[in-house]
Amino acid sequence: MLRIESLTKIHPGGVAALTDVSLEIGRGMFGLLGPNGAGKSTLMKILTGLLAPSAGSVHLDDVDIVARPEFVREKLGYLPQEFGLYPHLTGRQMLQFFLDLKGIAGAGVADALLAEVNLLAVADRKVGTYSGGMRQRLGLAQAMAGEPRLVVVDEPTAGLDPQERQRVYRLLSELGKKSTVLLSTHLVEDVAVLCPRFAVLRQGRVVRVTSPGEARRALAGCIFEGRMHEEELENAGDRFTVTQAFLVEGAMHVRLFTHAGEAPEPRFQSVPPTLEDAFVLMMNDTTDVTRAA
Ligand SMILES: Nc1ncnc2c1ncn2[C@@H]1O[C@H](COP(=O)(O)OP(=O)(O)OP(=O)(O)O)[C@@H](O)[C@H]1O
Repeated sequence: MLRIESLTKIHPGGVAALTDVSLEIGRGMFGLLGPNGAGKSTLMKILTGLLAPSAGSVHLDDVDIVARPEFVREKLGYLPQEFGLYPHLTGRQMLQFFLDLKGIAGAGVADALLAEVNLLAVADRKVGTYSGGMRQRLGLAQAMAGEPRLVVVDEPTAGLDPQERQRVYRLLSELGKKSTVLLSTHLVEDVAVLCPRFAVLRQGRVVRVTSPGEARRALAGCIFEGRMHEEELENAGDRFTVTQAFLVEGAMHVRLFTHAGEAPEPRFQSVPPTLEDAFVLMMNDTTDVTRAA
């Protein structure tokens, strides 16, 4: 169990990146969803011992990991947002370098990991020639090394094409069967695909801890979709909240949430809520900030 209690981080200069964050995370995949600047990377850096909190505590299996960062380092796999590689090393040499840093010995370890992330065939190619997805999979290979108890992955699918994103999803979901995996992302899709539970962070605070199913069910009957002119949208006042606006054959359509659960106009149709609808509403609703888990 990973237990985060009343964690606060004030950066030099007075930016409150995290305020009173509390979370309890068991085995499996847990999502941290929030827009840029919400405080996700700050939280990840504290969990990995790279940054000290201003207040609060973090326990992994009842060990205080802020006081004993060496404990978590032994049990930790980390894929940071900016994952540096030496372009002139081959994939195998690069991975071996990470294994050496972690003190993981054994003849076949690197190749077994390369096979797991499907990079064995390109293990002798220089990593400078790898695609973004291949680099991310190499990053995951080093994060998985040594069967870590806790794996922290920061924006692992950013910039990947759909096929590579699916590959990374499959690897992460396998990893979640063995370890606690904390996945930080600003992409609702990552959470919808992978995370049975997730926390939404906004401006350094936990807005909600929920599951994709729960978040969608809470909006049942309240989401409508239809065509709308831009002037109508501008004059709508607070009758509804738009969760998405998009063009269909050049005409603007919107998805919207109505508090009363009634279509704003007969031409609007009730549609099943998506996690994207729920996320947009959580980001809009200032009252939710008080509903920290
Ligand atoms: N070293 C630092 N010094 C001062 N302020 C910082 C520092 N690191 C982060 N911040 C600020 O803290 C807040 C949270 O940043 P953080 O990087 O944790 O957010 P994030 O959710 O990970 O966003 P992103 O996805 O853009 O990295 C932001 O306002 C950011 O500008």
